[in-house]
Amino acid sequence: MTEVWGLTGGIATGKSTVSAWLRAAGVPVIDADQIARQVVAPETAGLKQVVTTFGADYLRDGQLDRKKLGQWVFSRPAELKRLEAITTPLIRAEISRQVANYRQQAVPVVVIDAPTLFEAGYATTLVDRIMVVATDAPTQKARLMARDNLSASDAQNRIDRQWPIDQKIAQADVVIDNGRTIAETRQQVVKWLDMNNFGTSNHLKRGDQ
Ligand SMILES: CC(C)(COP(=O)(O)OP(=O)(O)OC[C@H]1O[C@@H](n2cnc3c(N)ncnc32)[C@H](O)[C@@H]1O)[C@@H](O)C(=O)NCCC(=O)NCCS
Ligand SMILES: Nc1ncnc2c1ncn2[C@@H]1O[C@H](COP(=O)(O)OP(=O)(O)OP(=O)(O)O)[C@@H](O)[C@H]1O
Repeated sequence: MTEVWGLTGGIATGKSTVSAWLRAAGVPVIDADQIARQVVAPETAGLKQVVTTFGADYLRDGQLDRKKLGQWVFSRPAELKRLEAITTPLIRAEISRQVANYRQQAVPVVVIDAPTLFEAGYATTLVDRIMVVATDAPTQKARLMARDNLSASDAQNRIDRQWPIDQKIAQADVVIDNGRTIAETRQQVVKWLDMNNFGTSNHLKRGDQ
């Protein structure tokens, strides 16, 4: 029996930070952001649909100009919906395919790291349990602005495209508070691994990455 965990949170609350530790502990992680890139890679049907819908202006050397498309859709909810109508079914199909593979191998646990686990509806159909990585709102915004070099209003636009974190916390089986230091967050992840007998947490306890 494979237990499927969804790992989510808000943009820049620390999902990738946590999922890197899970991988290091030997837990398989399916990365929805990476799949979202694969489904619109050069010469895919996904990219063709995006270009048909948004125009060839969003292509650069045969690749999707993600920065430009992000600038367009994250400040326009209806445009983001048009993009998701193309990408969400493709992402869901690939996540499902990968989960089925892990089930076939009878791995005890697999984690789906997906920022839009709730918004895209994956939470209700694809996962057994949910982990939410959360921070307070000012910390989230500051980290997002610093990491992606965004203005306050661009950062807020991206935050506003997702469910409020409290709504996600209310539906979580486990909440990881990533509002303080990296070490404090890592301790919570180690505790979760140990409690569930998932993976090997010894190197995380020692503090190596
Ligand atoms: C608009 C796009 C091209 C911008 O690409 P870019 O490389 O700049 O950002 P990236 O994909 O790395 O996403 C960064 C973060 O934005 C947030 N985000 C991305 N897509 C969405 C979305 N549909 N709704 C809300 N937040 C989103 C997530 O927190 C994500 O981690 C890209 O985000 C995209 O194709 N989004 C639609 C696909 C999708 O829903 N992806 C989410 C994975 S499930
Ligand atoms: N506890 C922490 N203290 C300080 N900085 C942190 C902490 N946790 C994460 N960060 C930094 O905050 C930023 C956001 O973290 P991360 O990229 O893991 O978020 P994410 O939830 O995966 O984002 P996205 O939704 O865009 O995929 C990164 O620059 C990361 O290095």
